[in-house]
Parts: sequence; C-alpha cells; structure tokens
Amino acid sequence: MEGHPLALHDVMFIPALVAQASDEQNKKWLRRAQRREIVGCYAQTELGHGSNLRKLETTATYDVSTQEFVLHTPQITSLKWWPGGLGKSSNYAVVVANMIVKEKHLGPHSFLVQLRDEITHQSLKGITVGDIGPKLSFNAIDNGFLGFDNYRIPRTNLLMRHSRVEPDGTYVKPPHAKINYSAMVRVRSHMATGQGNFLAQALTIAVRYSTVRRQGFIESGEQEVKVLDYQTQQHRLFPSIAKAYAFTFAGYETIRLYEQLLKEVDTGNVSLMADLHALTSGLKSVVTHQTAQGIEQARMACGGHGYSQASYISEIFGVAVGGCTYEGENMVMLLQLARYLVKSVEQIKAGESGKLGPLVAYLAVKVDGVDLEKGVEEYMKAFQHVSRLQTWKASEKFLKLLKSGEKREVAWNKSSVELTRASRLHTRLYIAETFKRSVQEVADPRLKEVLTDLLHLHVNYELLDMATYALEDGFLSSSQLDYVRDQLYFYLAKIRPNAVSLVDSWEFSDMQLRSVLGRRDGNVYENLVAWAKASPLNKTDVLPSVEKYLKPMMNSKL
Ligand SMILES: CC/C=C\C/C=C\C/C=C\C/C=C/C(=O)SCCNC(=O)CCNC(=O)[C@H](O)C(C)(C)COP(=O)(O)OP(=O)(O)OC[C@H]1O[C@@H](n2cnc3c(N)ncnc32)[C@H](O)[C@@H]1OP(=O)(O)O
Ligand SMILES: Cc1cc2nc3c(=O)[nH]c(=O)nc-3n(C[C@H](O)[C@H](O)[C@H](O)COP(=O)(O)OP(=O)(O)OC[C@H]3O[C@@H](n4cnc5c(N)ncnc54)[C@H](O)[C@@H]3O)c2cc1C
Repeated sequence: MEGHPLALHDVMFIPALVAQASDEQNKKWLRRAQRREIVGCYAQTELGHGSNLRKLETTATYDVSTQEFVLHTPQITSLKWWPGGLGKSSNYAVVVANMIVKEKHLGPHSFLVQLRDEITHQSLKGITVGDIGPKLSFNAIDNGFLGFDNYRIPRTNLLMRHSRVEPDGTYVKPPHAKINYSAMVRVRSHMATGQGNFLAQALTIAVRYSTVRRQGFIESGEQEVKVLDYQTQQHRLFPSIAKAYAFTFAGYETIRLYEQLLKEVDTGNVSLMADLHALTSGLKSVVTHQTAQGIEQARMACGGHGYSQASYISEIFGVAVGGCTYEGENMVMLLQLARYLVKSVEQIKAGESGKLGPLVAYLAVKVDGVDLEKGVEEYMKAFQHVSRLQTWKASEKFLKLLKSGEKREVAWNKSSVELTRASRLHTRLYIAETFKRSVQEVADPRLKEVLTDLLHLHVNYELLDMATYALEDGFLSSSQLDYVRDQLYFYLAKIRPNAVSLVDSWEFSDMQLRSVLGRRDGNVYENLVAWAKASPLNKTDVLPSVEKYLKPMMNSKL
C-alpha cells in the first residue's frame, strides 16, 4: 500500500517507451526495461511547474555538430521534483524537456536519459539526483529531484515514434500537438479502476467491522445492535460500495478506449485524442475526490478504532488522496474537460450539433420532465438535464464575458468555478451511464439483481446530491425528491443483508488489507489487544524517559 519504488517503472516508464519510442528504439530499450535490466521513471514535473507544462524550464538543446541534445536545468525552479522512483532506484528516466532546435523552442518532448552507472549505480557526471523527503504517504517510493548541468545525450535518445529530429536538425512534427502527453493519459485512464480498488479496500474494512461492532439499541432488547444496522451507518457506507463498483466499470471502459487510441494513433488516426483527454481529465478528478471522501467516511464509520493505525484506513486514504494531485491537479483537469464542453456548446450554437461526439450529444437535446417511477432510464435523463443546464449556464457566462470585451483568459478565470461544476456533473452522468450499461450486460441473474440494487441506490443518491440543480429551474418537484429519498432508504435496507457478501466479493486477503478491524474471521478485539501489546512503547514496562525527564520533574520542589 505504501507504494513500491519500482511502481513508476511499470506504470509510466515502460508505457512511455511503448507509446512514444520508435520500433527501432524499442528494440534497444524496451526488452531491457521489461526484464528490469534497467530501471526507469517518468521525470516531468519541476520544482516550479507541474500543471503548466508549456512553462517547463528544463531544456534539451540540439547540437548539430555532435548530433547530441544538451540537457540543462538553468535555475533552481527547473529541477525535476516529484517523479516516483527517481531519487534512488532508477538508473534511467524518460525526461520531459523543452526541445530547442536551431534556436526554435519546440515545446515539451520526451527523452530517454541515463542517470546512473549500470554497474555501480552511482549518479553520472552532470547529473544531480536525490530523494525529496517524507510525504503524507507513499513513503516506500523515492520521489526524487533531478538537475542537469549541460548533460549530453545522443540525438537518438529523443523518443521518435511520432516526431523526429534528423541529424541535420530538421524537425518532423507529430500528427497531434499533445501526443507526447500519452503516458499521462494512460495513467488517467487507469485511475478509475485503481481508485475504485482503494475505496473497495476501505469499505471492506468498515463493513466487516460494522458487523462485529455492537453498540446501542434500535429497539430495546437483550443484545446491542450491530452498528451496520443503523440507517446512518448504511448511508455512510453503502453508496460508496455502489461507487466502488461504478468506478471500476467506468475504468474498464476508459482503459479499452485508451488501448483503441494507441492502435489508432499508430495508423495515424488521432481523432480520439481530444475525446479521451476530456473524458479521462474529468473522470480522474471526480473519482479521486469521491474516493477520498468515501474512504474518510469509512474511517469515521469505524469510530475511535478507525483512527488507530490498526484500522489501516488512514494509510489507504493517504495513498488514494494523492490521486487528487498527481496526473494533473483536479481543478486543472476539470477545466480541461470544461474547454471541451464549452466547445461543444459553441458547436450547437453554430448549428453543428451533428458533429458532436456521442458523450456530449445530449447537450443539444432538451427534455421537459421525467417520470422517475418508470426507472433508471428516467434518472439518466434527469442527470443529462442537470449537466446540460449547468454546462449551458457556465458556457453562457463565459461567452457573455467574452462578448463584453474581457480577454479570453480573464473571462475563463471569472467563469471557472461554474465551469468546474459543469465538468463534475458531466462526469457523474458518464459514471452513471457506464454503471447502467455494465449492469445490463451481466448474464448471471442473481448477480444482476444485487448489482441492480446497487445501481438504484447509486442513481437515487446521486440525484439527491445534485438536487439543487434539478430544483433550480423546476425540472424536479419537491414531491419527486421525496420519492427519490424514499427510494434511497428502501435500497439501503434492501442492500443490508448482502453488504458483507458485496465487500467479500472483492476478495481482498487479510495480508492485503493489513487491518485488524477488517479481518476476515472477525476476531477484532483479541487482535486489537495483541496489536497494542506489540507496540514498541510496550517493549519495556518503564521507559528510559522516566529516569531522564519524569522523575526530575516529579522530584522538583519548584
Ligand atoms: C496504472 C495506474 C494506476 C495507478 C497509479 C499508481 C501510482 C502512480 C502514482 C503517481 C504517478 C504520478 C505521475 C505524475 O503525476 S506524472 C506528471 C503528471 N502531470 C500532469 O498531469 C500535468 C498536468 N498538466 C497537463 O497535462 C497540461 O499542462 C494541460 C493539459 C493542463 C495543459 O496542456 P497545454 O498547456 O499543453 O495545453 P492547453 O493550451 O491547455 O491546451 C491546448 C489544447 O490541447 C488539448 N490537450 C491538452 N492535453 C491533451 C492531451 N493529453 N490529449 C489531447 N489533447 C490535449 C487541450 O484540451 C486543448 O484543446 P483545445 O481546447 O481544443 O484547444
Ligand atoms: C504522490 C505524487 C506522485 C507524483 N509522481 C510524479 C511522477 O512520477 N512524475 C512526475 O513528473 N510528477 C509527479 N508528481 C507531480 C504531480 O504530477 C504534480 O504535483 C501535479 O501535476 C500538480 O502540479 P503542481 O504540483 O504544479 O500543482 P500546482 O499547479 O502548483 O497547483 C497548486 C494550485 O494551483 C491551482 N492551479 C494551477 N494551475 C491552475 C490553472 N490553470 N487554473 C486554475 N487553478 C490552477 C491548482 O488547482 C492547485 O489548487 C507526483 C505528485 C505526487 C503528489
């Protein structure tokens, strides 16, 4: 859970080579990386810049006389800072640097760079490298810093699958300006399943523990109730169980799309790139935020023992919440999706609705009302309505400011909170729709039934959560919202008997969960005592601090 120093080797270094190095380059590098003869990381973020890639300061200047690139970090803010596995483990890195050829700045490009000697592992001359120090979590990973002092690499170390620099310095452009960002898009497209998995772990712990923990009464009786029988506890946990499934289904779809994109890009077709970038930018942001909230609720649902490291939920939280920042800070990525949404509105206004992609086609279709009692399809229409409403409102705000003479960037900034709201609603619609589609495809009737209950819980929870938008223009009435509430409580109670099976179905072993509270056998109390006794403070009855500090204090007459 704390991460693995080689994680980025698999998650970003190898995928960056696969997507960006030419076949010829990969004959040299890929097999060695796959066999772990060389260990790599993805070094892009700098001390001064992470979000705004166009302002990266590390330069790679082409020297035509030697056919080499000269890598340089001109000032302290240019140091690479954060890359996982960079500090101590990696001897190579895919480095993203601003490429300069014949004095022309050509923007961020990726280079394969050797950092350390393959035998001694010592850092090479011209390289300054080290670990950035302890973090909130992920402390088994050596996130690092890296500086270059006019460090030379061969021309052929520019990753040349999509763009090239010829020996004489001629630059061959890629088919899409952002194709070098593919390693990030890959990770973003995997993040929904990854985060769904973190959420599932925390829920497994909290749900199991909630059937062991007895406290208080619902009706007066002999035995106190399992805390999972409280409606508030169910409301805290069950919607997140639904979300963990929903994120996983959405993630499967984005992974499939990414793989399709890779194949299409290889044939020169880059038409999916804008769609996938927008989709994964929104999905990564919504899923990481909701996962962090869900894990924190799971911790609180375990009461005092949730706060102990014996629960292990705090560690899961620390790792998962990193996702709100890495692979693009969430607000920044929501605004990327917003660009796509605003463009779609502009297309509709220009009478070009026919050109809209399938995920945004609904923005052009108005629905007057819904009959929620007819089922999930009607909820989808309601989600479409609120997303459309907010997308149009935010876009109109931006376009009005533009028309009033504001500069584009200023108008954008003044509309940005509303724009991020639109992006979230659009993404939540996408998650609900993939959830619905995935449940429809399930063949086993018993499995389908329980997943359908979760789907119903999800759509009712979500609609209630976005009720302000739906009430704003009278699209939903307050009696319709009462119906949604009743449905929500109905499904909480219906799911209760299956709750443990639903989390057990994720099949986390005790070793994976490392949680005293979430043990499969339910022997929580005995093991909490054993865990506490094993605390380093309990190795001796009397600590040395007693002689050193306590006694002098207690014996003092002052
Ligand atoms: C398997 C994985 C599971 C779990 C992971 C486990 C462990 C891993 C842990 C940590 C790993 C962490 C790694 C990292 O964090 S690596 C560093 C990540 N860094 C970022 O994400 C930086 C975020 N910033 C950006 O991506 C860009 O700067 C940004 C997209 C914000 C803007 O780029 P730029 O300034 O170049 O473009 P704009 O002018 O804003 O836009 C122009 C145009 O281009 C479109 N665009 C941008 N990016 C893409 C893309 N990737 N694909 C397609 N199109 C793109 C953008 O939308 C604009 O379009 P238009 O509106 O039509 O003009
Ligand atoms: C655990 C972890 C692992 C990481 N691993 C790697 C790695 O392997 N390789 C790598 O290269 N990097 C890595 N990073 C770095 C990570 O990708 C960046 O930290 C991330 O992209 C955010 O960039 P930043 O730090 O510059 O944030 P900043 O951009 O400085 O964000 C600060 C604030 O400014 C806001 N902001 C910034 N720009 C805008 C804007 N245009 N509009 C509105 N608000 C804005 C943000 O929303 C945020 O609130 C990792 C980071 C973490 C935490």
